[in-house]
Amino acid sequence: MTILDRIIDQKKTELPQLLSTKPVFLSIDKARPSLYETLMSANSLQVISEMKRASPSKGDIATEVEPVEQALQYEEAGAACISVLTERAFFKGSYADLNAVANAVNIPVLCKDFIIHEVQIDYAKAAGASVVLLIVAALTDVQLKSLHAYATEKQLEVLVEVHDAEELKRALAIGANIIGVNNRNLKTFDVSLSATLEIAQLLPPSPIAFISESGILGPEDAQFVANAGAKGILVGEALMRSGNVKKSLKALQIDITAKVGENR
Ligand SMILES: O=C(O)c1ccccc1NCC(=O)[C@H](O)[C@H](O)COP(=O)(O)O
Repeated sequence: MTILDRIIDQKKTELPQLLSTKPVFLSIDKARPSLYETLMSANSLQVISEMKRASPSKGDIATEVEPVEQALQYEEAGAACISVLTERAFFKGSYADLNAVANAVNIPVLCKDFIIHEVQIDYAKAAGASVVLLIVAALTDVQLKSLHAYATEKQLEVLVEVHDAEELKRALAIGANIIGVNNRNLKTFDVSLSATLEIAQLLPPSPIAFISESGILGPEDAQFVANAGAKGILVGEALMRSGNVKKSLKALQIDITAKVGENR
């Protein structure tokens, strides 16, 4: 059994509880910018900065970090979006973290979880997310299509995550407009930025906001994926462990104007 299988099994055990309780959060209603528009109009590599306490591959990363303080630093440093891990059993996150961050910042907020059911989208929306993640590897085609449609109906943007060419085909088939390639293989934990290169070469010439996720540790990695065509990056661990969050984040916002007009 892979780690992704284990996480999905855990999610299934949590569904009855979510389905039996109405999501109640004190959410401040905000008109946030569109992540898609931000990515498509940017002259610099856009950073989706993640609140990530722990992970299956690394164990505890930064359990003491206060989510709102971290998110405010991300926003002040010019992050395009804040990703908040809400998965509890493996990442030590929560919807409460998401809700607190969403109330504190004005930029897009991504609910980073392993979504397999509409009720999780209801919780994400109620807690204040403006973007949700759908992981192709965790879903059948039928689930992917219906969850994408459900989130879109709820006025949420959707980041559709792929890892290989086959998954990219499935993401394109449902009309995904924000596609992220996860450089981490969620079945083996292997991380390679060449996944971004491989997927970038397969993107059709349509206006897709293409981002690179995981394993981006500093400006050299950011430059590598920008050269491959990424408009944005999703960064967790490197920012969570940084002694100077703002400086580390700003160093990733590299100029991409030379690439504007290519398949980006
Ligand atoms: O991070 C993990 O160990 C992990 C394991 C299994 C499934 C998902 C996992 N991570 C989720 C993510 O996609 C990352 O948190 C995100 O892309 C940021 O990655 P990083 O910058 O490498 O922390």
